[in-house]
Amino acid sequence: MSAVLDLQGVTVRRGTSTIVDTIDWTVSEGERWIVLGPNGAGKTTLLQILAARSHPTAGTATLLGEQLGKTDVFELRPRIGFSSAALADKIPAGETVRDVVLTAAYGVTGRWREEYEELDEKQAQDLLAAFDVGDLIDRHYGTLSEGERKRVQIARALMTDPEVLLLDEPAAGLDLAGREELVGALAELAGDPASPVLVVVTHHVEEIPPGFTHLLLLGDGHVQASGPIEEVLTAENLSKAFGMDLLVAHGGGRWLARAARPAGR
Ligand SMILES: Nc1ncnc2c1ncn2[C@@H]1O[C@H](COP(=O)(O)OP(=O)(O)OP(=O)(O)O)[C@@H](O)[C@H]1O
Repeated sequence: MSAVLDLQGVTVRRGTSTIVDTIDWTVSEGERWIVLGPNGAGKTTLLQILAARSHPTAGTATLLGEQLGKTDVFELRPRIGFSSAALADKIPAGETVRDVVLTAAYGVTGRWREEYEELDEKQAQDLLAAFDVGDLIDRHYGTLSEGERKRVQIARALMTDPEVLLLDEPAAGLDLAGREELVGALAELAGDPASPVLVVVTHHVEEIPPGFTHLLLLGDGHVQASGPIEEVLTAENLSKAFGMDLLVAHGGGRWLARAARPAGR
């Protein structure tokens, strides 16, 4: 299988701190990856590189066959769907849901004077319907619930028909039902062979959708373990990454984790 994303010795330094340290990681066609790790592990920093939004301080990042630093990132970015809290914050509250999705075709947030094709309009409608928010198309983005916003953000990230879809903590801030609905939507996406390569960042094993195939466990800027989920997601690996004795359970395609010794016992 050919490499879609390939990092070799990728290191990111900010000031005197090394945030991401000599990461080697290859993502191949058809794979669905979870990046899991505690707060401050370097997950968002790593995703910024995969999204061609930031360059490594050292090492090489080759995205869709193009090496960062030797390619025009403005041509590369539309091939990579990306959704993160920082990007979502830039969406104007008064924008209609239709325009939130449509403007992705131009890589902008906030509609100005662009003319959109009928085909774009149809694509936006279909994507919103696929994420069960089709009936919200005329609403202002600012009036949506957090769960609805997350699904609109994913529809937006898919608008350019990307070859890779990167989602940074898509379930953050959702209630239990919202999380479960999102996990279901991502499971459907993962199960569709026509979907792009998927990379989803999370803190919680409960948010891993069925159908995801691989896991990169990040701790303190380092890869703690990486490979097929069933091999990597062990109590030993998770305990090491989170610095706490943890138990892991698996059933029905889902994962659970909890402290081996609850506090106070
Ligand atoms: N521009 C910067 N300058 C200095 N330190 C930074 C910078 N950006 C990130 N960091 C630090 O790098 C570390 C990793 O940050 P990052 O946001 O990548 O982690 P994360 O795993 O996504 O964390 P979280 O789960 O809390 O979102 C953190 O300690 C953060 O404070």
